[in-house]
Amino acid sequence: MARTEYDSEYNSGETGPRGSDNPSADLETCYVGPIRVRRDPGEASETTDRRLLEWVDPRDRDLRAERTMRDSWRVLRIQSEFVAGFDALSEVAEAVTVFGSARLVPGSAEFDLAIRLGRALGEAGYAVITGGGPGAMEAANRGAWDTGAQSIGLNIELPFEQHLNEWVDVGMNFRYFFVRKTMFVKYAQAFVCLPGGFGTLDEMFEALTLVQTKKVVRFPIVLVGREHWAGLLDWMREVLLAKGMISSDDLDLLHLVDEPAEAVEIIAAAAAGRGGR
Ligand SMILES: C/C(=C\CNc1ncnc2c1ncn2[C@@H]1O[C@H](COP(=O)(O)O)[C@@H](O)[C@H]1O)CO
Repeated sequence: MARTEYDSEYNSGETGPRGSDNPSADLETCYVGPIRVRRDPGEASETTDRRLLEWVDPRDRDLRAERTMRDSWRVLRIQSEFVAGFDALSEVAEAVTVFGSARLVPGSAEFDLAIRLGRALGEAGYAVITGGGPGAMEAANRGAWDTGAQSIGLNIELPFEQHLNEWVDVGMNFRYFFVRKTMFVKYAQAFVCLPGGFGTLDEMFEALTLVQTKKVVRFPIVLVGREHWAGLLDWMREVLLAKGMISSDDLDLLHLVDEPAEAVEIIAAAAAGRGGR
């Protein structure tokens, strides 16, 4: 049975669930939205997003009735997550959202690149927003933290152990993917993508389509790490552009650089072009 922080308030002073002196001994920590949960490793891998998106057979009248009731309540929970996010971030001034692999290892060249990016953005006066997790997120938050810039982590409930990295000074744990994604966009003036996998690609393409469809003002999307990204851009040119599925203007929405300083230069120039800083 998972134990939440609320449980431990009631159980204070007792030994751990399995009689251990250290109640956390064999438990892992994760977040269910804002609630910290300690549970047995491998237990309960169902997230709020998964429950929301679960298919229910509408021919089963009982299940359908239950889903309708649950979904109605869910709307209030989603609403409250938007409210909490807007409240937490309402004082963020100029900020850049950084995406990148959760799996970068401290000490690797790409982890160092992410630290340098966080520093360069912080030194230029930008708050840095990340997914608040490990790897590139931790590194970029750490770089920003080093400079005294605001270091923001927007974490997400996942089916395994999950916590905000220690370099975040404003942090939030979201239940809903799409609410968190709104925050990544709403509070940033630019996106920077470090090398990454599916999660990073998803975030990069979402940013790209929002700019392409003019859902957000044309702000720069900078891909850092030519070696990582060049193949994807070649494919876009050789396949998507050649087939007429994108236009050459669309390709101009992406900037490819190697150095954090180049990313900052592009972001600052775009802001100057919009009449801001
Ligand atoms: C897989 C691992 C940790 C997962 N923890 C994450 N915490 C917060 N945000 C995450 C996490 N994993 C992915 N993201 C988001 O996607 C992007 C990275 O995805 P990728 O597939 O690793 O490229 C990142 O920008 C986050 O917003 C390690 O144990």
